[in-house]
This record gives sequence, structure tokens and C-alpha cells, in this order.
Amino acid sequence: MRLESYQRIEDGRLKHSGHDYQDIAKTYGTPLYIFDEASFIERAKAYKAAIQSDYFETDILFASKALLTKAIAKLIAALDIGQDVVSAGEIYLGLEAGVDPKRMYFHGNNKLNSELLYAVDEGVGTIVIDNRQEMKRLEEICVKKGVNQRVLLRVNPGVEAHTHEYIKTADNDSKFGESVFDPAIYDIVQALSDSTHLQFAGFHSHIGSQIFDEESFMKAAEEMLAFAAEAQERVGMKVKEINFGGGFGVYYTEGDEPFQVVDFLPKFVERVHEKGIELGVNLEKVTIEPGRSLVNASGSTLYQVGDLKTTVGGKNYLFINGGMNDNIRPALYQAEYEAILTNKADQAPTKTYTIAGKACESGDKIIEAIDLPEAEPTDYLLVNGTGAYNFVMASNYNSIPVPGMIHINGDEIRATVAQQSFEDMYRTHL
Ligand SMILES: Cc1ncc(COP(=O)(O)O)c(C=O)c1O
Ligand SMILES: N[C@@H](CCCC[NH3+])C(=O)O
Repeated sequence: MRLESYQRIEDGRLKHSGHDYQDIAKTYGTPLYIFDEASFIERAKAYKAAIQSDYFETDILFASKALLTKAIAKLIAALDIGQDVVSAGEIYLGLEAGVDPKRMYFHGNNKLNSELLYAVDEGVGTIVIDNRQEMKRLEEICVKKGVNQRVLLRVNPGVEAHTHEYIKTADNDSKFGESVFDPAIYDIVQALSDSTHLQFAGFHSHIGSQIFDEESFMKAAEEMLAFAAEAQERVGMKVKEINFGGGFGVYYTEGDEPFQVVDFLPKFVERVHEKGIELGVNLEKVTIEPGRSLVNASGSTLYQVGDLKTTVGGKNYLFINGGMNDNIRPALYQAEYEAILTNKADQAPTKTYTIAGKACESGDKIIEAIDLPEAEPTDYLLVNGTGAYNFVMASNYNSIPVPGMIHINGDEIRATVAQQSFEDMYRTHL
């Protein structure tokens, strides 16, 4: 397994900032989500600095769908970055943790009326309108309340990005946004521009997730600017902001070669500026909303090894005390991960294992094939790269509680999410 900067092997055991994973397991139990706060803070600050520009105001909006706990939301507030939210629940937790609602961007298709009302009432700064019906629903709400709401329109630039079918978001048949190729698109823009209660500031696009080529982002930005120029021309409005979405790819396994976001952002900002000048689009604000790339490498999941079994077909199963409940991504997207036996960290691999969970589902596997040293029950297995879309996608299938989470910041460890109890799981049952 490729180690992160905060991981070292000492005396044959893997440690996180000097903390032995075995001691962590004994204190906090397993399965356990572990989040390296120090590397997250460093990355968020580096992103913020890298997108700074003299040409326009910029903001990093953390796509909190990737990882949201009260502790994470408090960090967002402290780091002075914005929050991309996609439900009333995400708004609620952000507010609870002290995130400034003005720094929130509310996304999503089919936002419920109750959610739009909640967002307007709580002063969410920008609502990203997903489609024409939502525009009408939001306008009615704002008229009724007599408020003026800042909005962007999500459009689909139709840029093909190479990623898994299920996490693509910008092709012509996408459920998200309105297509720039729709003949009615400028009527929608006109209606927004004419609206008395929607303060139309510009556009949003997001081309997909786990994207490795810088050029897709550059191309999408150019398409968006060209569309903005056309909209300005046809509708006679000024496009003040474009939010270019998230989607930067990260390392999971060998062969994944992500680009350095901090090196990319200054080039991106420059390209947006130059193309903007060429097309006559003088943006006042440029925003991006990375999720995965900000948190994934800071997260890992610690399990204990249970039974081991070799099938008659010759497959060596290593069962862990978690699985698809805490990490649905392999089952859902054929996602791949790396792992290590933390207490045998310097031993050479001798066997190929299939890491499987304990749920009643044959697809409940975390890793299809991995070479490890001879494993024994009670060993500890650590899976890296689980910071994004693991905890937030956890389920109670088979009435298995969602694991707890700890944050590590150098010498300091603190529990930030308690493991769910059976009472928590069934608290709402009448
Ligand atoms: C609108 C929007 N913004 C931001 C993100 C975050 O994407 P990622 O976690 O890949 O950076 C997503 C998820 O794909 C999204 O749909
Ligand atoms: N949940 C997905 C990404 C969805 C991106 C949000 N639009 C994943 O785990 O990769």
C-alpha cells in the first residue's frame, strides 16, 4: 500500500503520526474511520492560496457531500472556505457548526419546496437552480416571502470526461442541469435575468468526478465562457460568476495518476481570465467546489481480521469486521483500494487474498485481490483513501451500526463521531 505522509513503519508496525494503529484500535474499537486533520487543513489552505487571483474574487467551496460530520463542518468554518450543500440536512449541519450561510451554495436536482424554503429562511447565499421548473418554484417562494435570492443556473456544457458511468454528470442526458444545446436555454436565462426576486449572478457546471486530465477542466471552462458570452449577447445581461464545480481525481491504486491541484489552479485561473477577456466575459467571481480531492487521502478505515477461508475453487477470503456498510464504493462502482496489515507492515506478501465484509451479500468485497503476508484472526487491516464518499454513503444494511470516526492532528487524537448504537439505529422507529 502506498503510504501517506503521516504514515510510517516503525518496528514492523504501521503508525499514524507516531500512533500505533493497534493502540488506536484498542482505544477506539474497529471498524473505525480515521481522519488526518493536519493534512486536510494543509491541503485546504494550499487550495485557497492557489486559486487566489488579482483578476476576480475566488472561493473554494468544499463539496460536503464527500464528507460531512459536525467536526468537519467546524473545520470548514474555521478554514474560512465555503460549503457546497445538496440537501436541507447538509445546510442544517453546516449551520450547527457555524458555517456562514452566505458562503453556502445549494445544489441538487429536485430540491424539495421545504428545502428551498429552509435555504431561503436561513439566508443561504447562493441557490444553484438545476432546471426550469425549480426556477419557477423558487421564484414563487421568493415572491411569497418578499425576498431577493441570489442564484446561479446549472448548465451542462456537454464535455466528455473519462470516468465511471455512474459518476459522470455532464453528458446530454444527465439528470443534472439544463443543456447548453437545448434550444430553450436562452429563454430560461432571459427569465432569470428578468426575474424581480431572483438575483441572477451567473452559471455553474460540474463535468463529473474522479477526473484525471487537466484538459477536460480547461475545455469545460472555455465552453462555459463561450456560453456565458452568448448569453450576455442574447439576453443583455452581465455574467458575474461562474462556478466550475469539482471533480479532481485522486490516487486509490497503482495506475491512478492525479495531477497536483495546487499547480493546476493558477493555470486554470489564468486561462479563465484570458478566455474571458477574449470573449468579453468579465467575471467578478470564480468558484470551484472540490470534494474528493480535499479529503480522500486524509481518510482511512481500520478493521480487524476475523475468519479466513480458502474455497474449493482456491480463493483465499480474509473477512473483516466491516465491509460494504462502511464502504459501498467497490460494490457500487467497482472502485479499487489498497490495504496493509498494520501489525505485519514490514513482512513480505505471501498470499493473494480477497477482502470481504460480513454483510449478507456476495458483492460485499472491499478488495478483489491483494497480496499480503500470511494473515491471522485479530490482525488489523487498514484501507487507505477512504476519506471521501465512505462515511457519508454508509448504510445500516443487516442492522450493522455505522462506525465511529477519530481525527488525528499530530500528537492529538479526538473522537469526532461515536459508533452508532442499536438505540441510535432504531431511535426513530415508533
Ligand atoms: C455539483 C457538484 N459539485 C461538486 C462535486 C464534488 O466532486 P468531487 O468530489 O469529485 O470533487 C460534485 C460531485 O461529483 C457535484 O455533483
Ligand atoms: N459518490 C461518488 C461520487 C459522486 C459524486 C457526486 N456527484 C463516489 O464515491 O465516487
